[in-house]
Amino acid sequence: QPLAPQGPFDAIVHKLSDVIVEADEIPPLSFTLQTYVSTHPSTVLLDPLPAMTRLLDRFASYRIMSKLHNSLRDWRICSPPYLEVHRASDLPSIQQAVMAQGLSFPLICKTRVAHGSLSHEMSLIFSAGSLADIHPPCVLQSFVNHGAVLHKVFVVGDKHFCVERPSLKNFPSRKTIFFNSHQVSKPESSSDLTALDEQMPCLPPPSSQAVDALVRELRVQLGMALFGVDVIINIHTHTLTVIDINIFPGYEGVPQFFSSLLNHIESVLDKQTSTTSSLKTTTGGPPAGL
Ligand SMILES: Nc1ncnc2c1ncn2[C@@H]1O[C@H](COP(=O)(O)OP(=O)(O)OP(=O)(O)O)[C@@H](O)[C@H]1O
Ligand SMILES: O=P(O)(O)O[C@H]1[C@H](O)[C@@H](O)[C@H](OP(=O)(O)O)[C@@H](OP(=O)(O)O)[C@H]1O
Ligand SMILES: [Mg+2]
Repeated sequence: QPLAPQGPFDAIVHKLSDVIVEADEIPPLSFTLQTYVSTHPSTVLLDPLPAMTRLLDRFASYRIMSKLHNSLRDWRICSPPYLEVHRASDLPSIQQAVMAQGLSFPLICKTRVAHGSLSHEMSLIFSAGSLADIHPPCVLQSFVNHGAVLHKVFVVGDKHFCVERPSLKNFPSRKTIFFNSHQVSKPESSSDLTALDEQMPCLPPPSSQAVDALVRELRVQLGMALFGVDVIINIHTHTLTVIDINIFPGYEGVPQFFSSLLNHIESVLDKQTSTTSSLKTTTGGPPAGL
């Protein structure tokens, strides 16, 4: 349905990531929405499409992650080293690129496309010979041993919430493991890939000040306020390690989600109203249309 007759809208909250990735309608829904917002500048789109679209590409989001250790130096926050593999090429060149980048095995291979049903198929690669198992375009990211605990940080406006989830355990070297990430890190996930068989030392959760700093930095870097960050703690160094960023995630396990979303929408609309009224005072009103 065309949007204009359904309006006017003060704000539109969307989860268009899957629709964009799997778009088959013409014109794409994202185009229809962007056109509506361009012709109705007082409507706020949460989150803005260009910022959100950037995160559909792991090449782009992992570049942002890799700069965090610089901007957040005081907090000892980092992300694992990784390699972008743009296209299929012969095994020796991929092996050489892995070595040149200083990556250590095991490596997690993730699709370049970060969202949508096909983006969660991953593999854990244990040796240079097994690099033949990858399907570019993809990223190869060093596996960090973290005691099989994932900390999902869910951001809603100026609030954020941390939820613990199961996560991949450490494996001795073996043949490539192919898995779907939703098998391992959903609240209900129960998998051999996450069940710890030896007694692991219990790691402290990430420091709340470090997580505050991380979220503050990412809000600015991403230009978004509805996103998730997946964090693990390196069992050897205790470094807070960012492994993934997600667009408008499920917020499962965050009971305050809807009230926080409402507060965020209200605060965005209040800002919008005060910007419009200060524009009217300084310019004597909006410019006349043709
Ligand atoms: N570098 C890493 N080191 C150790 N474990 C990792 C690493 N990267 C990913 N994992 C494990 O693999 C799982 C899936 O990774 P990732 O979050 O990138 O996938 P995803 O498909 O984007 O999942 P989601 O939709 O929940 O974000 C993580 O929850 C974690 O258990
Ligand atoms: O299916 P895609 O478009 O890739 O998006 C997923 C995100 O990547 C995940 O982060 C969400 O899971 P979490 O809410 O567990 O982070 C996941 O949440 P959901 O399973 O609750 O919908 C999705 O939002
Ligand atoms: Mg993700």
